[in-house]
Formats: sequence, C-alpha cells, structure tokens
Amino acid sequence: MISVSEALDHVFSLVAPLPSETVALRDALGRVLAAPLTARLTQPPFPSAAMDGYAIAARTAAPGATYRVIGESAAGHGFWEFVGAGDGVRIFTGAPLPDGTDRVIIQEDVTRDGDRITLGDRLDTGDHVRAAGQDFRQGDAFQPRGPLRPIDLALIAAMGHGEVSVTRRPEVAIIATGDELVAPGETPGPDQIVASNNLGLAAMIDRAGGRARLLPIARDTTASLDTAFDLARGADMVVTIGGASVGDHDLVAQVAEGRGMEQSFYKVAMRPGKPLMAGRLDGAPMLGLPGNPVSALVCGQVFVLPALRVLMGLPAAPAPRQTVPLGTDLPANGPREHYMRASLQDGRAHVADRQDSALLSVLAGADALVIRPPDDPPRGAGDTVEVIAL
Ligand SMILES: Nc1nc2c(c(=O)[nH]1)N[C@H]1C(S)=C(S)[C@@H](COP(=O)(O)OP(=O)(O)OC[C@H]3O[C@@H](n4cnc5c(N)ncnc54)[C@H](O)[C@@H]3O)O[C@H]1N2
Ligand code: MOO
Repeated sequence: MISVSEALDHVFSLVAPLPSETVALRDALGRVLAAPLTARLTQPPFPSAAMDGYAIAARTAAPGATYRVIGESAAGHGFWEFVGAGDGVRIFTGAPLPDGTDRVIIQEDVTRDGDRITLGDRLDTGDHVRAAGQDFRQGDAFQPRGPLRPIDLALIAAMGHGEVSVTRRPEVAIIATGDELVAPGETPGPDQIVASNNLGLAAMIDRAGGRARLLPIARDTTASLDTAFDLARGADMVVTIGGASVGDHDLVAQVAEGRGMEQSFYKVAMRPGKPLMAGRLDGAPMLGLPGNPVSALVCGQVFVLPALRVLMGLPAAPAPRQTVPLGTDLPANGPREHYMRASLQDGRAHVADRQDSALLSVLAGADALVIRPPDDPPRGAGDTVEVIAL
C-alpha cells in the first residue's frame, strides 16, 4: 500500500489543465483565468473629486478666501473650461476635476452667497482628489491566485473587459455501482439502500467549479459497468464509487482493465478510503472510490477535488489544511493515515466518538477532518493537529 501523499502525486501525474475558452464576465464566477489579464483602462481615468464641494486651485486656499463659482462638474457631466485663480467650480463626488483646480473644499467648509463662495476658518488639509490611475493603470497585470471571486469580477469589469479567457470547466462523470442501490426518492426493496454518496460527490464537484455528469447507477455486472463506462466517454475525469474492494461482486477494476485502463495504483494507507484506485481510461484520468459513504466523500476531499483543481488550471496542491488544537483525547493511530470526522467549536477540533465509514450522519455533523499520520502516538486535548475544513 502506498501513502496518501504518494497516491496524490500519482493522481497529479494523471491530470493537466484543460484548454481555455472565452466566456462573458457574467458567467466567469468560479472559473480560473487562463492567463494574466491586462487592464485596458486606467482607473480613475481622470483626477476626480472624492467629496462634494468646490474645486479650486490649492495654492489659493486660505481661511476666508473668496471665489466666483463659474460652473458645475458632476459625475458623468464634466466642466471642461480652464478655471482661473479666483474662480471655483461646484463639484460632486466622482466628477472630473476641471483644469486649473487641484483641491476640493468640502461644502461643509464653504459659505455660498449667489455665485460667491467664502472658505471657512478651519479648513482640513486633505485635497479630496483621487489621482488618475491611483487604483490601476492601463497595462497593469492582474492574476488572481484562485478561482474568480465576485470581487475579482468587479475589478476585471472596471479594467475594461466584458469577457475573459478561462480554463474550460471540467466535466466529471460519476458512476455509482451496486445492485443494492436505488436512486434518491425511490423506495428501496428489502435488501436495498438509497445511493447517496454519488449525489454528494456530484455536488462537491459542482461547488468546486466542475460539472458533474451523474450517470445512472451501474449494476454489479460486466455488461452494466460497460454501459456506464460508455456513457462516461468524453468526460474530463471519470469517478466510480463502490465495487472497489475484494468481494466477488467488486468488478470495477476488472471491467475497467478489460477496457484498457492503465492502473497507476490500487490501495492507499488511509482510513477511510483504503481500496482507492487510480489510472487512465480512454485518455481520461479515472479514480475508483470505495463505496462506503464516508470513504467515498473523504476520498472526494483528499483526491477528487485536488485533481479537479488541476484540470481547472489551479496548481497541484493537497486539500488546504489548518492547524488547530484538539478538544478531545485520542488513542494512538494505526498504520493508515486517519481522516477523523470532527466538529470545530471554540477553535478546537472535537473528534466524533463513532468513526465507522458507513456513518453519513456523523460526517454531516462534522465540519472538519482531523488528519492523524500513520502510527501517530496518543494525543491529548490541547495538542495541535492538522484539519481539512469541510
Ligand atoms: N475482506 C475485505 N473486505 C473489505 C475490505 C478488505 O480489505 N477486505 N475493505 C473494506 C473497506 S476498507 C471498504 S472502504 C469497503 C469498500 O468496498 P467497495 O468499494 O467494494 O464498496 P461496496 O462493497 O460497493 O460498498 C460498500 C458499502 O457502501 C455502500 N454503498 C456503495 N455505493 C454507495 C452509494 N453510491 N451510496 C451509498 N452507499 C453506497 C454499500 O451498500 C456498502 O454498504 O470494503 C470493505 N471490505
Ligand atoms: O477504509 Mo474503508 O475505506 O474502511 O471505509
């Protein structure tokens, strides 16, 4: 059995960023820029007022100074004449500063009488002017570190782009396998259960920026698995769930190999998730996850999402981890890296009592996975551990 980090390296060697496509900025949320963007515009494009008041020449400003108001500059309606030393212009926030002016006196510090204004006694020192290009200049590069966030989209729009080149959204085919499974909403027979982790995995993929192709449940027969693999063709990654272990009905690896799958590993020293398999099938990376609900969803966090991020154009990196103190004592760990379901309360990780990989209710009650390295000695409350936030 290989370690989790060796397995992840193998998975990363199966995936590469997808080609790019151009999309409207409105559709670019969560996508990854294919290349750094360059600002087409300068912001602000002109020196502009940061406050409502009167624009004057700064060198003339003094308590009691008077000016003739010769016009108005509002946002979207500039005043384009030169303003001489004894003159001022009524100005509003966002409006261009007229030529000849370089300071805004806020209206609270001004007394107006007809077209005359007089400055008050206590002027602040601020010029209340936003310099041209103080936010960004034409030609400035912008390369966000992760998928585009709403605030990134706002900046890209301001930079003058209506569309962007992003990595194509990865499509991930998901095949749940098992004669015992029925679709959500169906009534299970006496020896059946509802297929759940495939739905959870699809949602995980969609939320992370991929598009899950959730295929019909495959039965534990070669013919049914073959049909499922046919339906998975063209996907950017294929993920199977279940049928990964050593039982007589665990046929996934056998059928995939019959179709030419090149296996890169089978079995990882992790808990849950031991019978994980990876390889390349029909030119696409394939991950075979164990069927136990928690095993499949933990493998989703630890392997599927990091692989998806590479397809999306992000760097190859394990699931992000944080270090937090334990809220509970833990016995020594066994030889497999253990991903324990825990809840974060008061900044501490409280590990659930029951860690059976079939317990979806425990997983859904958790908001973190505490990572125990192989053969980790006993740990006490207050010791720090690494966690993956769910
Ligand atoms: N003799 C051995 N038995 C098992 C071993 C082993 O090493 N030797 N490994 C165990 C481990 S660890 C795991 S994990 C499981 C994984 O087995 P499979 O991947 O073959 O999974 P299945 O047998 O198909 O299913 C396991 C369990 O999960 C339920 N399941 C399956 N798919 C779904 C789904 N889409 N939604 C909800 N639940 C699902 C299934 O009904 C079973 O209860 O093998 C151990 N056995
Ligand atoms: O390792 Mo299995 O993945 O016990 O649930």
